[in-house]
Amino acid sequence: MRMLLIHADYLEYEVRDKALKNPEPISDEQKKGRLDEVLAVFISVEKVDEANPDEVVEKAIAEIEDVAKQVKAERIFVYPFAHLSSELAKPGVALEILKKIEEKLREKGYEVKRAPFGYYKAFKLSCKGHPLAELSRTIVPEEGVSK
Ligand SMILES: Nc1ncnc2c1ncn2[C@@H]1O[C@H](CO)[C@@H](NC(=O)[C@@H](N)CO)[C@H]1O
Repeated sequence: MRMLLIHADYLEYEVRDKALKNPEPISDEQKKGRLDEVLAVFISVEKVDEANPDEVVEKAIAEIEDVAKQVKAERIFVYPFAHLSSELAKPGVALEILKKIEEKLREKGYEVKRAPFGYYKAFKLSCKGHPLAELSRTIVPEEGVSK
């Protein structure tokens, strides 16, 4: 899994077209979204993650929470983003992993939104620009580490 974490004044998106034949079904309300004072987490789920999705979810939560505490962010935007890797996981696996990340962050008390999966989306992002405002993380399950 590849993550780009941006501490932002706001992130807002608007769904445009389908990017998959069968994108995630969404309500009219989910066609637009915005969070202010947010840690935006752009995530590419990778093929190697398919070996142990639960482990990857746990590691992703730990990394995201570590950054959220450092930048004192209480809101997190989980954003499916297929552009951080050339070894993408299958959409079905990727969506399940992203949903679990969203659920577990909410269980930890964060205000969480997740952008819709399988769509082209317009978005606006206002990066805060401080030294910890732009970070990246790479996560692999143990089985995925080359021997
Ligand atoms: N392995 C994966 N990890 C994360 N997201 C993934 C994915 N496989 C499919 N998607 C979703 O389907 C859209 C088309 O690839 C993706 N759309 C996007 O990445 C938008 N920024 C438009 O390009 C994304 O919603």
